[in-house]
Amino acid sequence: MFKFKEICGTVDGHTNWLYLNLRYIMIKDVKHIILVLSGKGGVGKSTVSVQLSLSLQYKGFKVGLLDIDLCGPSIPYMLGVENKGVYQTKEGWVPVYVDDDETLAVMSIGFLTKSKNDSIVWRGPKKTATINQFLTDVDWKNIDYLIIDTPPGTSDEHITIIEKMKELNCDGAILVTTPQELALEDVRKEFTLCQKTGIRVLGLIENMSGFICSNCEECTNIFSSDGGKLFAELVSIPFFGKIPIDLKIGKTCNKMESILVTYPLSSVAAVFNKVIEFITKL
Ligand SMILES: Nc1ncnc2c1ncn2[C@@H]1O[C@H](COP(=O)(O)OP(=O)(O)OP(=O)(O)O)[C@@H](O)[C@H]1O
Ligand code: SF4
Repeated sequence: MFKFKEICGTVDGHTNWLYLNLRYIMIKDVKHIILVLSGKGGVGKSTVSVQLSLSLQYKGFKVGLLDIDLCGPSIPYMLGVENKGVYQTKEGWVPVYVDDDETLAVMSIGFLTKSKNDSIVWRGPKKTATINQFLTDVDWKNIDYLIIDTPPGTSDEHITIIEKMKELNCDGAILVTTPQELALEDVRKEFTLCQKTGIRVLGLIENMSGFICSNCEECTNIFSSDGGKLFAELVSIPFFGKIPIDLKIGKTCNKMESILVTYPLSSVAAVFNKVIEFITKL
C-alpha cells in the first residue's frame, strides 16, 4: 500500500534493541525534545505544535517537527506540504524541509502513505515499532528543538512514546486543553500519566477559549472559560495563556508563518512568546 515496508525491513514488531540503541545516538544529538500532549482529540495539539515550531524557527532556532499521530496525521496538510515525500540515505530518513534554508524539518506518516485518504489500521505493536523508527531513523541533523505532536489519549503507543522520552531526556510536555470540563477531565489523565512516568509538565495552554469575531475582534466566550487556567493553578504548573478560536490561526499555519510575524501584538502571539521564553531557559 505504501513505502513503509522499506523502513520496516530492519526493525519490525520484534524490536532489534541493539540496532535501536545505536540509532538513538542520532536523536540524542537533538538538543531539546518537547512533547505536545492533550487528553482529548481536536483540541488544537497540532495547531500548537505547528505554531510553536514556526515561532521557534522565526526566533532563529533549527527545528524538527515530528508528527506521531499515525491514524490522523494532520501536520503535512496544516503546513501545506502534504504532496512532498521523504527519502532515505545511508544517514537515515531525510525529513521534509518547509523552507530553502532547511531550518524547519517535518516528519509524519502522512509523507509515507500514497494518498491522504489512505487509512492506517494497525494493532498496537506495529504502531509502537513505527514510532520507535521515527525516533531512531530520521536524520534531523543538528536541530535545536524537536517538537513532537502526539495522538490524543493514553493508549498503548502513547505510553510507549512517553517512556521513550524518558530515556531520551526529553525536556518535558506542554499540555493543550479546551476550557470545557470534558476536555479537562482528559488532560487531568494526561497530567497523571506524565507524573507516573516522570515526564516534566512544562505548562498548559488553554485553546479555543472564546471566539474572536473576524469583523470586530470582539472575543465571545461561547463555552466556559478559564478551565485550563484553574487546572494549571490547582496542580501548580505554569499557565502559558488562552488562545481564542480565531480564523487567522489556521491561515497563518497554512502560509507557514509564525503568529509572531503575522500578528505580533495579538493575545495568541503573547502565548507563544511566553512558551518560548520558558523553554529557552531550560
Ligand atoms: N485557536 C484556534 N482557532 C481556530 N481554529 C483552530 C484553533 N485551534 C485549532 N483550530 C482548528 O481546529 C481543528 C483541530 O485542531 P488540531 O488539528 O490542531 O487539533 P488536534 O488536537 O491536533 O486534533 P487531533 O486530535 O485530531 O490530532 C483544525 O482544523 C485547526 O485548524
Ligand atoms: S460586533 Fe458582534 S455581530 Fe458584529 S461582527 Fe462583531 S461579533 Fe459579529
